[in-house]
Amino acid sequence: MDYPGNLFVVAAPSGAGKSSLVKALLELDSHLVVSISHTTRAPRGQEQEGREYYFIDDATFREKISRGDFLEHAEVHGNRYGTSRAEVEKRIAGGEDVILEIDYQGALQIKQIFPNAVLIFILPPSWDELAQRLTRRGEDHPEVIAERLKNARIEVAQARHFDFVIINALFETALFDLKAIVHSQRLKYAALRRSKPSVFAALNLD
Ligand SMILES: Nc1nc2c(ncn2[C@@H]2O[C@H](COP(=O)(O)OP(=O)(O)O)[C@@H](O)[C@H]2O)c(=O)[nH]1
Ligand SMILES: Nc1ncnc2c1ncn2[C@@H]1O[C@H](COP(=O)(O)OP(=O)(O)O)[C@@H](O)[C@H]1O
Repeated sequence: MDYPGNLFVVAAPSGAGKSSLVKALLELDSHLVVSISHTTRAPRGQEQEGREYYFIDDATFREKISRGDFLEHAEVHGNRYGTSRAEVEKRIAGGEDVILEIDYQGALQIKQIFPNAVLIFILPPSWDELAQRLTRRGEDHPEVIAERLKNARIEVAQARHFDFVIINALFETALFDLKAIVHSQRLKYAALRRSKPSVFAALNLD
């Protein structure tokens, strides 16, 4: 009997360390795949088409919305981002665990569609450290950084709607916490799947 995979959603203010944590988690966990989003943002220096994002223009993005290609989409820091419906649905149906690295607006849309999705919010240890990380990353112009820091206040206020909050002070500790959340979700469903079929059906999980 095949069971659908788990869905994990990781959101954070820009610079909190979300991409670094997800990348490290993926290297340790061969059962997890990340969904590559589409965006209208311009690629950064090291970014590659189809690796970090699919980079598309605004007209293509609008076309994809009208075709229903996105599971969710949102405008973030003045650019548009969307999650591919086909990719996520196919992988989950195939039993793979999928991780989405998206903003809080997208995360809340996903929770409506997949109530069992696990929503994880990553917080920086302080505002000062967040600003330093964005500057040290050295990828964005100062005005882009300023906008991201301004938006961070709004984003952080949404953390209470998430299932888990991780403070990314020490990287290895935050990674450990992330792994523990993924592991516990797997244990939860593994236990249910081993239980009697009637129990499983009553829980509406099949
Ligand atoms: N709603 C939504 N947000 C996304 C998606 N892909 C990326 N984002 C979010 O858009 C925001 C900006 O991402 P990005 O431009 O890569 O900047 P970064 O967060 O500073 O690395 C982040 O909060 C991402 O999580 C998506 O498919 N949907
Ligand atoms: N725990 C940490 N301590 C110090 N620097 C970190 C930590 N986590 C991430 N960083 C650094 O902070 C910067 C922003 O991280 P990144 O993963 O790009 O953030 P996000 O994807 O949330 O925008 C990167 O230069 C990264 O190497």
